[in-house]
Amino acid sequence: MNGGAVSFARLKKVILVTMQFSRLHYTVTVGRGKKKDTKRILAGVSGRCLPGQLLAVMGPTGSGKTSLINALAGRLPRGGSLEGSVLVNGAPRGRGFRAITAYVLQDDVLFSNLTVRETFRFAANIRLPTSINADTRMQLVEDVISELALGKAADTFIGSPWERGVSGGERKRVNIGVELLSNPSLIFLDEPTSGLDAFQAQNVMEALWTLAGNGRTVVTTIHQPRSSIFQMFDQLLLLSEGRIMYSGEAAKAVAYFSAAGFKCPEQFNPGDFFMDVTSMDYRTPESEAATRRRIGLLSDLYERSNVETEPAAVVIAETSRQDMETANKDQQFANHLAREFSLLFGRAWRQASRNKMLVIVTLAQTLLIGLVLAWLYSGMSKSYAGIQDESGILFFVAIFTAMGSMFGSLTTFGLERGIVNRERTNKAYRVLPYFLARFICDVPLRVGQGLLFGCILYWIVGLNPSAKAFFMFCFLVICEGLTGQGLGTALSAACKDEKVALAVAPVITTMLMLFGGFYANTATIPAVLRWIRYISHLYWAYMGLAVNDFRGRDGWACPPAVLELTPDCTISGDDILNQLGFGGNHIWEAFVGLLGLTFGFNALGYVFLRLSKPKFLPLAQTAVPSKKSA
Ligand SMILES: Nc1ncnc2c1ncn2[C@@H]1O[C@H](COP(=O)(O)OP(=O)(O)OP(=O)(O)O)[C@@H](O)[C@H]1O
Repeated sequence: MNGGAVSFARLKKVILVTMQFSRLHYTVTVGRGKKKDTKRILAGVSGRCLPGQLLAVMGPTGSGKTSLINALAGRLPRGGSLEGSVLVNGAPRGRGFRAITAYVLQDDVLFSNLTVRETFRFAANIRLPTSINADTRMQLVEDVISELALGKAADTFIGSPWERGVSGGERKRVNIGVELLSNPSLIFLDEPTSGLDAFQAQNVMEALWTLAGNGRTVVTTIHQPRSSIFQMFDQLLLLSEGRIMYSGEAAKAVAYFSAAGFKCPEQFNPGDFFMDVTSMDYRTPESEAATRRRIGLLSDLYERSNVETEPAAVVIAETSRQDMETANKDQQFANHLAREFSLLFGRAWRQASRNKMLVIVTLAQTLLIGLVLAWLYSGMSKSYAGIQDESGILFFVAIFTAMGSMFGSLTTFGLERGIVNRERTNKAYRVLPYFLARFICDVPLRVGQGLLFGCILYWIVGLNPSAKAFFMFCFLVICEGLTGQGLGTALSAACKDEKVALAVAPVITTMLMLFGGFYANTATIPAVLRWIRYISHLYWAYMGLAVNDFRGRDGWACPPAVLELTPDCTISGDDILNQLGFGGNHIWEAFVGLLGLTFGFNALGYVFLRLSKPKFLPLAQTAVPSKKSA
């Protein structure tokens, strides 16, 4: 790895960030009813991270590392209480904090159908301001690829649990690279080396160390670093049971423990030693009590010895304060709306058009259902029973289209939600361009589905034999597909859990089906409930399909009993429409209804998505203790 090769120097200089945190207390409520209890996760944690330095947060599993890094990044989930003080360049975190921060989770989600290079290019384009020219951005992408040793995988798809893509380690490095491409001043990483082999772990940490060397502030949790990695740490914060065991210069940690009576053997990895000393041993009641005493002792010792991390002890350059104030006032998004749309559309199109499985499944099910219907109804006659068959098939077409499009949208949107929420939290783009891009990308699939369905079914079954009626049929199916897609998106955006959305969807469709005009004639529905049909796309689609099919046609046989008396008796298409309750309707009404609902459902989805922006636990900022009081 060629340390320092990333051409960030070409970009705007980073802000020198000093982060001081003091007496952070984080508690959550656990259990229910009488078993409800308060769990303390962070117990008065203090420390600091300085520009150009790498702070490692270490500790045994469950010691509170992730909670601490989330608290510092302002990303603790709601439902708990966080108190203490967090200062960035001497002031509480402001509006610009997220824009200058990168936050890399252990398992971030990525778009599966994009290659590594495409993923990086999107990140560079959406996060960097337009003042940085395209060549510089692309050079930056190539630098990040080489710096994170991703050259071999650069053109490999990210992949998903169903489609093999990059390896777990490569994926982790892609996550880091995506965040680096925003040219952050402050970087938080949660276990960036977990799941990597020793060589790759070393590479990743070297890259972070280099970034810190370039003036950035890097905070990372790490489980058990090897010696060569431990030596890269400037600052070390050692946690156990949410309490500080040590906080200060990493190079002084061994001497500190030694003075406390815990001597690290020669040639022993300090990282391993600290884990041994600070881990709880739950194997027997005796070992648990002994380790608890030791942790209590180390915690008390730290409390008594520490004054260094109190905020008053850190001097912050005036320029850094001003830079942060400017960042807090800066505009929040790197690109204007039109460019956001174009970038998001490019990504959505790649993701959708390469999702062969979705395209194949959608078209295959359309083909299958179309063929089965064509086979079943190919002998449809103009007998009295044929009226039932013909209106039945039209309603079935409406149901199938509504269901297929809604469930398709539910699943794809559910998968993207995590990525979109993360990107929105990072202030990468606004919701509207994302929403529009996604909607437009779905249109070709709906058009393809509508045309395929029409071509297979229409002529074999023998619906209204005019070319105009055929195209109207396809167009109605396409419009209904778009409405169903909108409903699926709205449901998915409204329900945080995909499983809840999948459970609610059939109930809503069944309700809308009941008011679709086939099972219950519009005229027989109680007046107070009749309005519901107007929000049923099945109603509009069925009405449109029926008017398109029956209007102006003639020659259906009357009921057998009537035929016995008057053998020439026939029923006209308009009589059938009257019977169905659509006598006074026109096709244009169906189009207006469907397009209105498409807009309405999508507008609802947009609002739900905007409202579902992840909300984090606020910090109850306590007064910063002065040096005297410490
Ligand atoms: N919201 C929560 N509700 C209940 N318990 C929680 C919550 N968040 C964290 N905890 C608990 O707090 C403790 C610290 O969790 P945290 O994830 O911060 O530890 P960690 O040191 O990062 O662990 P690991 O190394 O295993 O990732 C754990 O026991 C965890 O189960």
